[in-house]
Amino acid sequence: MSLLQESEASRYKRMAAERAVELIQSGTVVGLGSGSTSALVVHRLAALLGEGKLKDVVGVPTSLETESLARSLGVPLTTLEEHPFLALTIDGADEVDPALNLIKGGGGALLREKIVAQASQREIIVVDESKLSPQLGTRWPVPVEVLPFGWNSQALYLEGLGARVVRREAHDGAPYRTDQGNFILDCAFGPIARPAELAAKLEARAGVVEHGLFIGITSELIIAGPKGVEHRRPSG
Ligand SMILES: O=C(CO)[C@H](O)[C@H](O)COP(=O)(O)O
Repeated sequence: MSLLQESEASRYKRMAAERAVELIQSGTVVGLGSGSTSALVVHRLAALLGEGKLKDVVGVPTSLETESLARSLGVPLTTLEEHPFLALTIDGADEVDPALNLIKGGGGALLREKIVAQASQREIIVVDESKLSPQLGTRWPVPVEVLPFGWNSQALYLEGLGARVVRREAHDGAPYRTDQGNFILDCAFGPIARPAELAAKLEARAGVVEHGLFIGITSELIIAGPKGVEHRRPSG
């Protein structure tokens, strides 16, 4: 990807993020996603709170990184324990299929992201158009969060399901650890014909804590690209 393309992708992410923040109302508790697009959401929310255009908005962060960003920008935070039901969450995604099913977890925050999404009445996903895909798994592996205990048994199980499995590494070459202290196994299945069936197989395995297939969770998708911003809902 050239520098020019990179800056275009960032611009589209910003456009999608800004449109999504328009859906936030004063006096609400909002789930704050993780990743670079969600960071733009947090920046925009902080700006609107600072300008007094939004008031009394409190966020539930989906990762320690988002928590730290929100704190640094002065966005008030709460917890899911205190607010177990959220009207709205805004989050990014790595891959989006035509039914608005997702692969998430590129940033490793899939477990908290899914917990917060399932506690939200509306899960708004914000992406640049490069995330659209004809079939999940075409462009991105499925991140699977596993307990470190016996992790290699889970890797073999996942290979048995047809995946090429890579344990994610941190910058220093040590195993990457999630906010819960678990490992991530990035599982390249190739195009996934029946993602719900695969999700069920992943959920059936002890030691698998969570996976990055978000099936039937998206309420609304906001996509930005060269033609502008589009707002989609799942059909049917
Ligand atoms: O699922 C995620 C983190 O776990 C992110 O939402 C996903 O990786 C998209 O990230 P970005 O907005 O940086 O492209």
